[in-house]
Amino acid sequence: YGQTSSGKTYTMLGITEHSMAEIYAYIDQHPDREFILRFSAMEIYNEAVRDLLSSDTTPLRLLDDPEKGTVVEKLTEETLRDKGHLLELLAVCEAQRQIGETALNETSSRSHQILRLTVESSAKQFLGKGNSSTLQACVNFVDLAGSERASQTAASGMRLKEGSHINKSLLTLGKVIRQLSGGRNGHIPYRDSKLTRILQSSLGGNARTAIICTMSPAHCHVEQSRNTLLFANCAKNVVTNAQVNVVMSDKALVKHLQRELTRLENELKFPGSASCPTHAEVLKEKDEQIKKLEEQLKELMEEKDTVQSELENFRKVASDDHLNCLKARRWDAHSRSSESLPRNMSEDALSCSDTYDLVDQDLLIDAQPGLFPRRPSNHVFDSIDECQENLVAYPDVPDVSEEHCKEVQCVETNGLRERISQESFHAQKPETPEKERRPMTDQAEDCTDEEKRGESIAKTAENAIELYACDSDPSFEIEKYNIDEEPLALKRCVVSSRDTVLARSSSCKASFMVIPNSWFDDSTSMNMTTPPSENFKFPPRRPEQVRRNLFPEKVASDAITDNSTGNAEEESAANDTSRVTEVKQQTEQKDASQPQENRVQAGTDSSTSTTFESPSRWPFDFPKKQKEIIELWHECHISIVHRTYFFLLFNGDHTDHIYMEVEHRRLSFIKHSSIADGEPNATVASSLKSLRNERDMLYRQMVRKLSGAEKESLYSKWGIDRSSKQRRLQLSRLIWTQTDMEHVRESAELVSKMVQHLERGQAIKEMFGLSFSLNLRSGKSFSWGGS
Ligand SMILES: Nc1ncnc2c1ncn2[C@@H]1O[C@H](COP(=O)(O)OP(=O)(O)OP(=O)(O)O)[C@@H](O)[C@H]1O
Repeated sequence: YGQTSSGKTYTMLGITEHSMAEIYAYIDQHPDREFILRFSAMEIYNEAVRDLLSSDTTPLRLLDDPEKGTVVEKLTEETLRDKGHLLELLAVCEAQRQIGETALNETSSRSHQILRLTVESSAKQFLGKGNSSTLQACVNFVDLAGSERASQTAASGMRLKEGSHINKSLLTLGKVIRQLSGGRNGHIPYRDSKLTRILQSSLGGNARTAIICTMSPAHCHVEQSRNTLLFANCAKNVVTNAQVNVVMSDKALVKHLQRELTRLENELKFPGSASCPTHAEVLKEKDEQIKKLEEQLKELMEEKDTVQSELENFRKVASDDHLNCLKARRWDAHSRSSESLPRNMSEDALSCSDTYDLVDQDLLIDAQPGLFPRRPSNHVFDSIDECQENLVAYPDVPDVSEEHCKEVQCVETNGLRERISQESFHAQKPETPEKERRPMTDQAEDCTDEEKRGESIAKTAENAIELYACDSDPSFEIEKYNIDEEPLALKRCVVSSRDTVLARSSSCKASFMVIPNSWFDDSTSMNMTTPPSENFKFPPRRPEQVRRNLFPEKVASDAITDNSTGNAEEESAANDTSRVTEVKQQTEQKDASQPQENRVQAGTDSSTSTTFESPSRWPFDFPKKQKEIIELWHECHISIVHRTYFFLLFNGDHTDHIYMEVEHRRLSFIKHSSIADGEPNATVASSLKSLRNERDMLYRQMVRKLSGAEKESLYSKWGIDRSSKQRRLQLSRLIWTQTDMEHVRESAELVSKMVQHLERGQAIKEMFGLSFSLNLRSGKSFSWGGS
């Protein structure tokens, strides 16, 4: 390898001749072996392979032989007779080779020349006996064309084309050598040139390879010399794997194959024979392991069955125990309440375990539909009869809207509590006068009938009112049996209401449960949402004034009954509950006599109009009702945060009617309860204290929530002298102290700035314990008693 005119041809001629001489010298030294020498010669000129021993210049094809590698098709191979024969052939090759004159070399080789000498040797003693083996090798003497620069060789035309091919093939050779020197990783581009393809086995296969690099000492060729040295440096790193090639004779090969066949047949015939003892041992060991594993598996399966059966027994026992426990609790609660209701009923009703029982009972009903036919969740359970009704199979009730289900679902817990208490009353008092029980049974029947008629907005509203009445009614229930226990009874009532709120919060996932009243002393507050039970003095029964407000017609009727029986209180208490039933009955009669579309307008003409305002009148009634509520807030010292909530949320929509009716009733109830004895009781004091705390909270909030300018503006608006001391405190003491609408509006606005959570929306309305999604169609009115 080297640049043009650096002496490659001159060198290779000498190498070839000397090698041949050495080979022949070796042959002469080994008379015991028979040598056969075959000679072939080719050149690669312009990427075409030519046979140098043939006058035919037709390019030869390269074939891929699986055993021999790349083979030049139809290449003449001469068997050398002697050394002189070789010299003749070398002369022929030299004459055939493409030589051209360039500026650098008069006899420049324009092709790559490969002289191949194949040597086969066999031991003479085995020749002709059929079992001889032959050693075979070949040696390639390669004289490369020299790399050249056109500028230096002044090549043009044919010479330039030759030089281009020469450089291209040398470049590929350089790539192959570089790749091989890198450890044979990746693709080696042997096939990119004829030269590398023919010399593939010599460069990276079963061969020993020597490369002679030639360089010109001329200073002008320093760059070429440098490239030659780089090539040589790479070539030094190429590692080949030379092996002795033994060629067996056919007879020797057959004999060898017969021996191998006999051995394999023996192995097949005697697999357990001594020829492969290790296999037998391994198989035996594996069999033992399989046997052990099968035994272990069997044991494990037995254990699993045992544990499973135990688990099932345990579950069964636990399930039975759970049922028994629930039943026991339920009946225990009944008996306890029945036995001790006059003294301790409310304590039990208030206990956490009671709630737990109820929850469990709900679960039990869910799990045992056959035992406790569950009523659809779209109804409010709030009376004794509904509990009884629940114990018989329900008829199919058409589903009421899902919204209603959500609304009422939470209230059911409260209803269940009521039912249990009521059941115990009946169990304890079988002699309860028929006139006290009868209306409630009627009510249950009415409810069932109404359910059968399906969804009804007015029904929902009515239930809401009933619910409220239920929350208020325990006083009357208690006084029928033990008038001395009213405080506890009210506690029960109050907690029922609170539970309702909690349950709703849980189901509706509302975030407003940090209601303002709980910010202060919850345990001493008498405020509407969570009034304390312990400090709440409660009158023996619902005040007559409240009843009059709620049911004026009935009160008038009761007055007549009072004169006749002399037992006005008991009668009116029973009639309080039956009043709703009467309204229903009246409504049903009206409903039956009117077409459906007329029913929608029935509220104006019904007796219910005395209790429930028609939505059509609501815009006119709202201000009056609002005013009354504001005055009641003031009189009852209701939480100013609650007032703010309520005032801002309920602003006259027809759906607000229910809330305002409930609020009005509650306030009336609280007002008359607190002064029932003719003078304010301790609860009033606690409410006032709670209000003071609330004002202190607002006083503190003003620092955080109001800027200096806002405060100054407020001082002037509220008539507080800017130079006076404790202006903030003065302002907090003025809020919600008047009942005129302007004052109320400004108070609500100011408090809403101080207090978070004042977001308008349906969810916040639920904090009042009732939320009815009246899915009214636009343009249609409805009647409270219409359904
Ligand atoms: N060692 C040497 N002693 C004397 N003369 C030499 C020697 N090497 C080369 N020459 C002469 O140099 C000239 C070029 O040599 P040669 O043709 O071998 O170069 P080359 O590398 O084969 O060139 P090209 O690549 O162009 O074929 C020839 O005339 C040759 O006789």
